[in-house]
Amino acid sequence: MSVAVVGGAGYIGAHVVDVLRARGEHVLVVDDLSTGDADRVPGLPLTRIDVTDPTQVAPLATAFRQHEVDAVVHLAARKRVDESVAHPTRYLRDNVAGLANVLDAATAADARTVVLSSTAAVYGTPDAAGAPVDESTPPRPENPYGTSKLACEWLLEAHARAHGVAATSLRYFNVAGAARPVLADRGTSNLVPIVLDRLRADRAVEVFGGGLTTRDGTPVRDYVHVVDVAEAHVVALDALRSGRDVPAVVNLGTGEGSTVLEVVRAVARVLGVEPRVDVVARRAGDPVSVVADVTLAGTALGWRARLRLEDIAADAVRCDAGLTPELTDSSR
Ligand SMILES: NC(=O)c1ccc[n+]([C@@H]2O[C@H](COP(=O)([O-])OP(=O)(O)OC[C@H]3O[C@@H](n4cnc5c(N)ncnc54)[C@H](O)[C@@H]3O)[C@@H](O)[C@H]2O)c1
Ligand SMILES: O=c1ccn([C@@H]2O[C@H](COP(=O)(O)OP(=O)(O)O[C@H]3O[C@H](CO)[C@@H](O)[C@H](O)[C@H]3O)[C@@H](O)[C@H]2O)c(=O)[nH]1
Repeated sequence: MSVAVVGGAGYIGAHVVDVLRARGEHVLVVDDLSTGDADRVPGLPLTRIDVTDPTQVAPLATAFRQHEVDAVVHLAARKRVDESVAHPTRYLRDNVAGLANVLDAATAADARTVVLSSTAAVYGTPDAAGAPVDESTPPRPENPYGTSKLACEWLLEAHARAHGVAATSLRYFNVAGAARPVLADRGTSNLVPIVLDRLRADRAVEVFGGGLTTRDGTPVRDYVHVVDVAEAHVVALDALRSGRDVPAVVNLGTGEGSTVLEVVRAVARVLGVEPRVDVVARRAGDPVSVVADVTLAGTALGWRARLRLEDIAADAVRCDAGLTPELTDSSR
């Protein structure tokens, strides 16, 4: 048996691969390396396929069969909120088609367990300002990225019912931090790497939106450590493979919200520099505040995040400096 990690050369996927490998699982990485990096998964079988291409379903099914894949973790997707606002068709088409093709290949290869990367972006801004959202909150995405992931969740639920597949969608909140330098988020879009980049270069961080109805006027998110998120996948796979009932959607967050200014200050503290910010216009498609209610992850999976914003900031800074964090290692 082995696990196919689709998008496994990406930031979160490579952390999932890392945790799976650490406990002796066989892993097949599937990735087109569009935003991923093969250096994150050295020595592992890597099938380089664009999963949005329907002609690649048969080769993907062949790879699944060759590696005796019984479970698939699907992370490959476009994930930029601002880009999705500018290019909605690209997001809806690619994110949904990518999942559909992977599910067809999994069916052809008789892989009957699926875990999907979903997102807090399916919620939009909840009505009760600042209150944590649980999975019963009606989804109301504010951008096409969130809409595409909601469509993916619904596709997976329908597929699971139709084919008797064990499946769940994990709604990650804002994932940050790293376990090792090579695995770090090198993207240019997410807040924590941007803050690191700006403060190290002695430049101000642009804060998208001031004067909002939050405690310091800047947007609130639930920042969750990537190592905690990766471990949740293993817990979910175990539960699904052993036939336990797993909810169709589960939030992965810490239950605590942080403003953009608090993130900037946390990173500045670790770097030992003064936080510098420029408050600019709100970004299109950005919810004001989203924080996870994490009760279900605890009751259904026995999972909870152990690390907090301070750990995320410390680990991001250490990995950026080429050092392996001790905190995440010792907390395992
Ligand atoms: N980073 C976050 O805070 C966050 C939060 C919620 C959900 N997510 C979701 O988690 C998943 C992983 O995000 P990430 O931050 O690791 O991003 P990432 O860009 O680092 O990883 C995505 C990986 O998928 C690969 N990929 C993309 N399109 C592909 C395609 N068509 N065919 C094959 N491979 C393809 C990329 O090369 C990359 O390796 C995404 O689905 C994203 O929507 C991320
Ligand atoms: O230079 C920057 C970058 C971001 N932000 C703000 O920081 C917060 C976090 O932004 P970002 O890191 O881009 O994350 P989100 O837009 O919240 O989206 C992320 O988090 C979602 C889950 O909540 C994932 O699904 C997405 O893939 C991922 O990009 C938001 O309020 C942004 O407005 C700034 O103020 N300045």
